[in-house]
Amino acid sequence: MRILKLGGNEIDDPTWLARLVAVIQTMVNVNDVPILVHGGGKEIGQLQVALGGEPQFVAGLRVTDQTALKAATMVLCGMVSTRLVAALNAVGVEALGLSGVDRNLVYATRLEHAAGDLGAVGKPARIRATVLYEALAADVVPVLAPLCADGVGGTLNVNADVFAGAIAAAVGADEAVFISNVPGVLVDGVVAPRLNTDDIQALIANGTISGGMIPKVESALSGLQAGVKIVRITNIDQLDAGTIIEAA
Ligand SMILES: Nc1ncnc2c1ncn2[C@@H]1O[C@H](COP(=O)(O)OP(=O)(O)O)[C@@H](O)[C@H]1O
Ligand SMILES: CC(=O)N[C@@H](CCC(=O)OP(=O)(O)O)C(=O)O
Repeated sequence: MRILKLGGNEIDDPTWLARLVAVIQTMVNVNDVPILVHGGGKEIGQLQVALGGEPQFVAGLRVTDQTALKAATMVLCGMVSTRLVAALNAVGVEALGLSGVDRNLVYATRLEHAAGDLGAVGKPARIRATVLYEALAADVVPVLAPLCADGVGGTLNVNADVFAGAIAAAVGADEAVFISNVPGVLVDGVVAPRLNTDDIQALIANGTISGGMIPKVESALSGLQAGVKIVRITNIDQLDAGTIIEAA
């Protein structure tokens, strides 16, 4: 089983989307039905600004006030999910858009961050993998938005990398591929072919890995610790290359 995490920087680019759809179609044709998890950070930021808010991040996580939560919900569960599902269905790949809220797929708790209060930011606490197995058994591609239920009727904004790592762990995925707008983790301007836990800690500490790359490498490591066999960070053009993350 394979999880593909789709970053939000290029998800509004028709050329990128066409490439993605071709990749998914090829997989489905050989009965290798992936689970897709998408972000949407760029478009959330744009909507947040249009609604009068101001995007703010701590270690790659969006500080989520009520305006940010509204923007995240509209972009993730509405615009991006619908765009992906429509593009896949149009080529005969049956896709089903779900967020963590649907069927209680992912219940999250509020994230307590060392840097302080991030607002309505969640971390996945319980995942109903059976909801995903049912879709896969019917050859339906789950298209997952990382908005989650808080268990008491509200919602929490979960970073899409964190969500993808948790889903990969919960379904016992063989492989998780983080598809971003960079060809891998860059160190001195060059893609690092392999990075382990110690490398990653050092690269975060010296600022080489920053911003949105932080939750990506941290989620990659937690996925590996939970049993995911291969984790890769790459872009849509070099799906078999990029940076392989190793636990040890
Ligand atoms: N060492 C690094 N190598 C590559 N990208 C990095 C690195 N450190 C920070 N980044 C930034 O992380 C971004 C990817 O994270 P993010 O914008 O959250 O993407 P996504 O939407 O794919 O999750 C890159 O576009 C780049 O600006
Ligand atoms: C808490 C948090 O950071 N949530 C993210 C969810 C979307 C996301 O992660 O999108 P990308 O994959 O494009 O970065 C956000 O609001 O931007």
